[in-house]
Amino acid sequence: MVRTKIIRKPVPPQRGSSSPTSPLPPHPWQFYRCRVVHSGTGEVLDEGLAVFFKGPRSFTAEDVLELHVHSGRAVVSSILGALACLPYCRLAEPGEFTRRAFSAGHMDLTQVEGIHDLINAETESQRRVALQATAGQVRDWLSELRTDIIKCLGYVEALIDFSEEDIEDGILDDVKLRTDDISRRIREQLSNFKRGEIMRSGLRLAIFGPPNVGKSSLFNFFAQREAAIVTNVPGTTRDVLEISLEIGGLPVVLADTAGIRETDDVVERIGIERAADRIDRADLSLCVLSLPEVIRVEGGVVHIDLPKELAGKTSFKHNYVLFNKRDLLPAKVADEVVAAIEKLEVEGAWAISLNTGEGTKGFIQELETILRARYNVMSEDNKESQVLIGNARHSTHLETALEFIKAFRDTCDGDVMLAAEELRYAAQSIGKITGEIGVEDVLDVIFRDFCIGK
Ligand SMILES: Nc1nc2c(ncn2[C@@H]2O[C@H](COP(=O)(O)OP(=O)(O)OP(=O)(O)O)[C@@H](O)[C@H]2O)c(=O)[nH]1
Ligand SMILES: [K+]
Ligand SMILES: [Mg+2]
Repeated sequence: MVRTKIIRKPVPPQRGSSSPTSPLPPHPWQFYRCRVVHSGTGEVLDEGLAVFFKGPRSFTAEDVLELHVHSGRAVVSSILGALACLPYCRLAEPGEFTRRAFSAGHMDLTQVEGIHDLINAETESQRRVALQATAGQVRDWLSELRTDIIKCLGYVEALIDFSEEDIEDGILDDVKLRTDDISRRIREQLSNFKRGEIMRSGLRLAIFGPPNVGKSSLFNFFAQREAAIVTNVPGTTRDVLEISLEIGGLPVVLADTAGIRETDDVVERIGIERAADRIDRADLSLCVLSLPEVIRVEGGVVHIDLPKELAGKTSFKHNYVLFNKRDLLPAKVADEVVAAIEKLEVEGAWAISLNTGEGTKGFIQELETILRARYNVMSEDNKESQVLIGNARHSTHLETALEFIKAFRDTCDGDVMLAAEELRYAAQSIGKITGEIGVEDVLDVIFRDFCIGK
């Protein structure tokens, strides 16, 4: 079955004509079995059901007639053709029903976006987050947040308007506490959003390091197949290679990159630029180093030299460091090397050998534990219970609001008047999410990729 909703523009009153004799509108909110007849030729096009929604208790707040007809292409096109013959009847634009509902004040922007996200939801968690938005939970959360900011603004304005002696002590301290709480609530949602994004699209983990240290060997170890070419020639990997896998229940997009060094080889240089770009865009980076190249024994003590940067190409922005080729170490320094690694100020560092497999099991187990803790991987039951924000536009405005509140906190002990402005901007940023402010700028963008009939 296919539902066809009819948008009827208001018909201008015709002088002298009596009220129409048409049986419509029938009782609202009741299904009627009906025959769909071409108004010009009288031809029966289909049999179906009709239901009349009387405004304002309809989705768009206008009178709406819904026809439920058979979904065959010929049936639908003949009915649409017949409808097109009626004066003031036309096909709805993509998202037009939702847009009308929005204009009538039946929903705010977050609900509109919720409908869009619901239609496009591909995973269970996307569906859940979108459904909360359509139900107005995001709107309610934001409106409470905005009210709280405006309340703070009210107190600050009172400080400005009245002389010190008329105002109770500690008002500003109270406002500071309140704004801290507001910031905390926003940060919590932003981090939930980030976690949600990672659950949706995968954590981007980039392997990088100097040439020939075993990056591609590590990539293949994760992939459990010969996904990347491994040779003893430095500069083997050029393009960025990617595989999707799970680490500790977390979807991960793992990238292998070209070894970073100064080079005259044009192709290799392009590969290195790509590597640097990929490392910049990664959520986390894992630097691979070759143990024999980074250890230095001085007076019988083992030192490990971590590079500051790699060939001036990329800062050594590592989250984790994997010291490979442990098998090449003389047995007598192995224990001291492990001790030296433990002393490094790095979130995670391991000494392994991809050739012999030594240390790899512990490495994987610890990496899983670290990632699970970092991204707060929870059980299925409560995974999404706290997540409200599933939309990048919302998170952008929330980040802006957070910055304004921070600016308020940084300045409120000085010029209160200027600080108050920051709170006003923060409230406006929240208002932009729900569409109370600056709505015209975003409407076309939001409705652009809505489907027809919604
Ligand atoms: N002895 C030893 N050799 C290893 C180990 N891991 C990798 N290799 C060898 O090191 C060489 C380089 O390995 P790759 O995986 O190609 O290194 P890469 O870092 O991807 O190199 P590029 O792509 O050229 O930057 C190969 O000959 C590997 O077999 C290890 O743990 N021990
Ligand atoms: K190599
Ligand atoms: Mg490689």
